Amino acid sequence: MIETQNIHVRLAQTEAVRDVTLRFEPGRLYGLVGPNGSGKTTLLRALAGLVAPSAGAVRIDDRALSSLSLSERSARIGYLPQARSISWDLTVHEIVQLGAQRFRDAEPRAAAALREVGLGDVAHRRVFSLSGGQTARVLLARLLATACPVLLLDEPLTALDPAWQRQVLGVLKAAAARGHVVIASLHDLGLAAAFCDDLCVMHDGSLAGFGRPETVFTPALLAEVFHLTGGFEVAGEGTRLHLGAHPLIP
Ligand SMILES: Nc1ncnc2c1ncn2[C@@H]1O[C@H](COP(=O)(O)OP(=O)(O)OP(=O)(O)O)[C@@H](O)[C@H]1O
Repeated sequence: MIETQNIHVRLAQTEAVRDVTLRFEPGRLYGLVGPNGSGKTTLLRALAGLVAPSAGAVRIDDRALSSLSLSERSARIGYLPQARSISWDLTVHEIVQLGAQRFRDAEPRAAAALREVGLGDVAHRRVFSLSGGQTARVLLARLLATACPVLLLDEPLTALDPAWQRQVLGVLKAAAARGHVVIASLHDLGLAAAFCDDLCVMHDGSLAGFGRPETVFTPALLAEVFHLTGGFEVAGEGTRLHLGAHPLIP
């Protein structure tokens, strides 16, 4: 379990996160959504301990994150940053193995993570020879290989084709089902609604909604936060989010 208690994060002149209190449980996939600049990355960085809150606290399993050593933190929290950069032209397998280096069986763990993202057959290629989407999946595999209880992902669907966007959300859902806390920032509200157990909506640094997609994505919230019309409609056995441009979009 990881939680924020009334956290504020100030970056230069901007209060990027304002008074956010949230609790994330194991076994659930959380979608972090909100317009550009609403504070998603900053909130993820605060949860990862990469930026210190100016007020409030982040706690993991009832311990203050700030009281943990770097190695204690890195064994508990895995973080996929928004920038998909790799500095060394190692093999794909070597890159993913870096995620599992705290384990004796790093090699099979890396191989399993690569299979999960469909890259088993390029394991011995140099990573600089891969496409943008394949590179994004290598970094996702490195994150999965950490086996950290808390997995934080900043826009994990960037650079992925539509089929792989769904595939990766399935992989994240499977990680949650294995008992991880999984929190991913997402821009595709339809996919977020379809795959996530709960959504956390950021708006101008504040929390605008938290809970199940059907409860959170009301027409009023979609209009106010995203400048979109829409809501849930019955589709087959379940429901589906439909969206349109708001007539009042600025
Ligand atoms: N290093 C920084 N210094 C000053 N302000 C910053 C810094 N990083 C981000 N901000 C500001 O903090 C606010 C929140 O930014 P953040 O990156 O958390 O938003 P986001 O929701 O992740 O956006 P996006 O969807 O565009 O990635 C924005 O107003 C941004 O301009």
